Parts: sequence; C-alpha cells; structure tokens
Amino acid sequence: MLSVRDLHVHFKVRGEGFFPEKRVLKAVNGVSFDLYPGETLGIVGESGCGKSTLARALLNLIPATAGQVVWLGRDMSGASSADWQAVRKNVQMVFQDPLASLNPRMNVLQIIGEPLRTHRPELPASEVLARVKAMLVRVGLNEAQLYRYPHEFSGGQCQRIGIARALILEPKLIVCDEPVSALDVSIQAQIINLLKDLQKQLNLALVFIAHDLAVVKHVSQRILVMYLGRVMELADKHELYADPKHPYTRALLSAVPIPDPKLERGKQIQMLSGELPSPLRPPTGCVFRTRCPHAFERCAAEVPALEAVNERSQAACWLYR
Ligand SMILES: Nc1ncnc2c1ncn2[C@@H]1O[C@H](COP(=O)(O)OP(=O)(O)OP(=O)(O)O)[C@@H](O)[C@H]1O
Repeated sequence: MLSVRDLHVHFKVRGEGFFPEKRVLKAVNGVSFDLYPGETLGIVGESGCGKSTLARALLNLIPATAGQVVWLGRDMSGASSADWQAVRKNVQMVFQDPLASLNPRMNVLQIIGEPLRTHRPELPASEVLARVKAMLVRVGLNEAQLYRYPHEFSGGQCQRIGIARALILEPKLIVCDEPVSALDVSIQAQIINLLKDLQKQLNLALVFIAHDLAVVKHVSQRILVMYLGRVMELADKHELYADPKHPYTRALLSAVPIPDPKLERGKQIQMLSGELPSPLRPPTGCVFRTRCPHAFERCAAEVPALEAVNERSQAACWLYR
C-alpha cells in the first residue's frame, strides 16, 4: 500500500551557542519501510526523534528533502499538488491535540462534512447530512450533537470528531499522530478501542504514532522504533515485546510496566541513561551509541544499516553483524 525508501526531511535552522551560522537538522534521516493493506504500523521513539515530521512527509504536508514515497505503486517524487490531493482522498490524518485540530468556528456537521464538500462537491447537502449523521454514530457520538461547536465537547469527544472527519471520505489509511497523548488514561483506552473496531469494520490500515511502547502495543501488528531521525528496529509486535533486538528498544521497553509478574525481562532490563543528543550535532556512526551500554569501536565509525536479524525483525545495530 505504501513504500517508503530512504526518506530524508532536513530543516535549515539557526545554529546555537558557538555555532550561530545556519545548520542542517536531519529530522528524518534515511527511513525505509512498507505498509500493507489493513495493517497497523506503530511508530515509537522519544520526543524529537522525527515521528511527526515523518508522518507529515508521507502526505507531503512537509516536503521531503530526498527519498521516495510510493503510494499504491505510484512514486510520488515530483508529483503535482493535484496528485497529492488524490492521495489525500485515500489517506487521512488524526492529530495529537483534538481541540486545536478542530476549527472553533465550525459546528460538528461542518467539520465532519468539510472533506466531502472539498473532495465530493457533486454530493447534495442531504447526502452530506446523512453521511455525517451515520459517521457520528459510528464513532460513538449522536445526532443531537450535530450543531454543537468544538468547545462544547471533552477532549475524548473532540478526538472522536477528528476521527469521524478523517473517516468520512472512506480512506484506506489513517495516519494517527499521537492521537491519545493529550487525553486522560481512561479516555485513551476508549479511543484506542474505537480505532481498533473501526479498523476491523472498514479494513483500514493505520499508522499509529506514540512516544511510548505501552500505547502502541494494543493496536500495532508491526512496530518501527525511531531515534534521532533513524530507524533503530522494525519488527513484528510479538517478537519486539518478547525479544527486542536493538539496545534502544530494550531501554524503551524497560520503562513499560509489566502487568503479568510471570513475565520476566531478566537480563534485558536496561535503563536509558543520559540525554538525547542535539539533533544538530548527532553522534558519528550509530546515533544511539552515546547512550548504549554495548557500544564498541565500530559503532562510532560506521552507521549500521537496518538489516534482518531473523524473519520477524530488523535492527540497525553492529551487535548483529
Ligand atoms: N519546521 C521545523 N523547523 C525546524 N526544525 C524542526 C521543524 N519541525 C521539527 N523540527 C525538529 O525536527 C526534530 C524532529 O521533530 P518531530 O516533531 O518530528 O519529532 P517527534 O518525534 O514527533 O516529537 P514529538 O513527540 O515531541 O512530537 C526535532 O528536533 C524538531 O525540533
């Protein structure tokens, strides 16, 4: 459904401290992965590792600096805005801050109906109304809320409205950028379950971005772990939780509480020490090496490529070469 090859998104930013001249910040630095129809791919990593930039570049909301994004077999390099418009009919986004992502001057009918008015102008108003009503029920809201405004809803309800807006064009994929991070924990579970149900009913593919592994566990089939703009590990969910390969994934997993005391992490426990290096001056070689307990000489000298460790996981780590 989607193939991403060696994708780069670089920003030119003002330098800091002793380096006031403009510098290049590589927010996404050579990311490759595939997404299959109906699949959920979780993308995790600490704040600032490039998850949102990657998500936006997939839809050209931020232009890629280099690399390929191939949608349904079509290479989008050099595509016109009309070509991207056609992709966005099939691919929608749900954003992190539910209230901020809704136009405060529009009521629910206008918000959810807007994509229909843009992409399906031939539909009569009565049909738009019928589709919006049906979608509202689908996401757990009701018709009585059609003419209300965003500020009249809770965070969880606003996110339901955002999901309804994303689904109204019957897309094949939804990119969810930290859709539950701004919500209370009890509401998070409701929204995750809603997304899971909708995915099953509509055979949707989901890209689900979160900053911790506990959240993506319940929705993803495969998980991509990012650090400083690079992919550290890409693995089948069960493999990743049972036997994480990359030391960064192990560190992230150590921060996730284990509900079942019979499950032992044993020697895999590893806390993440030190701070995320500045993305303006990333370490040479493997970007994780300055915080990695297993780093050795080669890690500083050469960048490890993402390669298969077994048929269920790939890691970018010299420990496996
Ligand atoms: N428009 C921009 N101009 C300059 N730098 C940017 C821009 N957008 C993002 N960045 C930088 O790119 C890096 C990646 O940011 P991004 O928001 O993609 O990370 P993230 O993993 O999604 O973080 P978070 O979880 O906090 O949203 C960060 O260092 C950020 O400061």
